[in-house]
Amino acid sequence: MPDTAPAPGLPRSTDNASLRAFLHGLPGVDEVGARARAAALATRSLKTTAKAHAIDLAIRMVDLTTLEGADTPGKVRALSAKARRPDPDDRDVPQVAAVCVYPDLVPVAVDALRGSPVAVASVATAFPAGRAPLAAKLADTRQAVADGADEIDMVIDRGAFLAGDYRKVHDEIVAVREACARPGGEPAHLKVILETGELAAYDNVRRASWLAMLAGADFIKTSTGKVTPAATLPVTLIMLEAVRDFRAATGRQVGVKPAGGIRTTKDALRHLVLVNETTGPDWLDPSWFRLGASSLLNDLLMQRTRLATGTYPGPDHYTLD
Ligand SMILES: O=C[C@H](O)COP(=O)(O)O
Repeated sequence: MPDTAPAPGLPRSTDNASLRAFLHGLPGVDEVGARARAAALATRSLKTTAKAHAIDLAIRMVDLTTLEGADTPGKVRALSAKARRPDPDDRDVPQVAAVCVYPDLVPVAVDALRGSPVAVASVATAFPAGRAPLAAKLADTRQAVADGADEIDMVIDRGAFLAGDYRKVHDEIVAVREACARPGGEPAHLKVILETGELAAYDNVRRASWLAMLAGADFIKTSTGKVTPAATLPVTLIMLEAVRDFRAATGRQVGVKPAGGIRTTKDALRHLVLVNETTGPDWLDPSWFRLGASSLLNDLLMQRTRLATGTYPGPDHYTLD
């Protein structure tokens, strides 16, 4: 919790009873309405200039991700090269927001991205399950930050959340946030992964969003990419409503990162339409909205080329994501 006096309606204390009373006092999610709104977006389409603008914006919002046990330094270097210059034949294609890797590969990404504005993001806190003692999670985080990570993507303890131990989840986020400190510099940005596919109900997505923001999250992120369902439009909608309402209550703006399963330009653009209609344009910027994806970028590049030239590039034109 920030030191400032809580705005009316926010929990006065972070003991479990106060957090529970607050989180369970939030309005229930209209599940049918959320699904209907998401379905309605499927019928929307952007045309020409607006579409070209949206594709470039989506590219700038991508956290280009590889989170596999088989990741190698060579793969991270190749991904970083792609992040810096997504299309070697077209200098007008913007760079992505970040490259996202496991903590042990942070030094490789830092080295490969030196001198570029592309950030290095690292998952930490015993990603993806988060099942480790807090000391291990903090050591994981501190190491990634010491190695040069600009952003930390932590997972919440879903077991504690589902058991109603909100205090534990809250305090762990606060501790990880402290571990993001960099001597003499800005702290690494903290993205808090809710793993919405394990939260069982949309009401829990809303509660977990608020809990993470109350604990100091800079971003709230849907998923690890290791659990199905991952990023869905109804879940992103609920999280966007949460950051909008949180800013109205506290004055602090928090970003949103849907991640996992976003593979097509169509999906990406539907997310951007949702942002525009839910929070408004204040969030339509890579500082406030990201798309976590391992294999979306090529489709964005292909659709970009098609829009500009009328034809798709050949299947071998882009390196594999
Ligand atoms: O954080 C990002 C996700 O792990 C990426 O998931 P994806 O491989 O389904 O795109």
